Amino acid sequence: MAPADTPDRDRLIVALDLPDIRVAEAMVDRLGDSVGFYKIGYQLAYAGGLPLARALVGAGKKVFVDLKLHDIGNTVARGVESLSHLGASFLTVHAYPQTMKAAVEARGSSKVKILAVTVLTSYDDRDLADAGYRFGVRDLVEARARQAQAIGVDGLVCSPEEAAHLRGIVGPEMDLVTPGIRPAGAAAGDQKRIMTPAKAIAAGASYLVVGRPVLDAPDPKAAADAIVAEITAARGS
Ligand SMILES: O=C(O)c1cc(=O)[nH]c(=O)n1[C@@H]1O[C@H](COP(=O)(O)O)[C@@H](O)[C@H]1O
Repeated sequence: MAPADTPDRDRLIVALDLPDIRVAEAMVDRLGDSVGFYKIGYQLAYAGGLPLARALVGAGKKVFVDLKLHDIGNTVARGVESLSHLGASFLTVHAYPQTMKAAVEARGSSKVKILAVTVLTSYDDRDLADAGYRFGVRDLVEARARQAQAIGVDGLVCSPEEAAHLRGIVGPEMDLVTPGIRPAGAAAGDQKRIMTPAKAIAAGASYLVVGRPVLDAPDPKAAADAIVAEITAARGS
């Protein structure tokens, strides 16, 4: 679970899904003190974004490195070792038992928390059937959450739709990190399992991951402030 004294501002994680470091740095400048936690995922990491992770940490921001690792155990372990030097707070792997075990062992005593991605928020039951799974979203998320907890994973990435159910299963300790966040009226895009910031927090999410509703807003700083205000209202703080 996020420490109780986590500022509401740091419960919003803005996904820097942007094409290059220059554009990402401009967005970070624009968001200023409104955002304290950033996610670097495929788009920016593959465009040279990992040094930016280190720079953001140096500037006092928290960083989530979202590379959703999944490979043979040895390769995952070596990847986690390399990434653990960035100073990031979170690192994602897909929620497969071999992968999760390798990542948890390899993180050792570094401060990075391993998050297991349960079922992507762009998937529904039909997408899982198309991919060959016999479980629907709710059952697969639950099964993976139980495996992740047994393996010692620090937190779960899930949609806010599963947050309340998972809280009841994994208890208060694990971080529940929820993408699929859409303020009222925002376009869903490719997300299929979505909720508003306030509802996600009320459902038990520890952190909200938000990309396009902030990045594409006419005023990204105002959009981030509005989400943090919703978080504050929902937490009653
Ligand atoms: O691991 C993630 O962060 C993630 C998992 C998931 O199931 N769904 C999901 O959308 N994400 C990420 O969360 C962000 C959501 O972005 P927006 O849909 O633009 O708010 C993207 O960077 C996704 O890669």
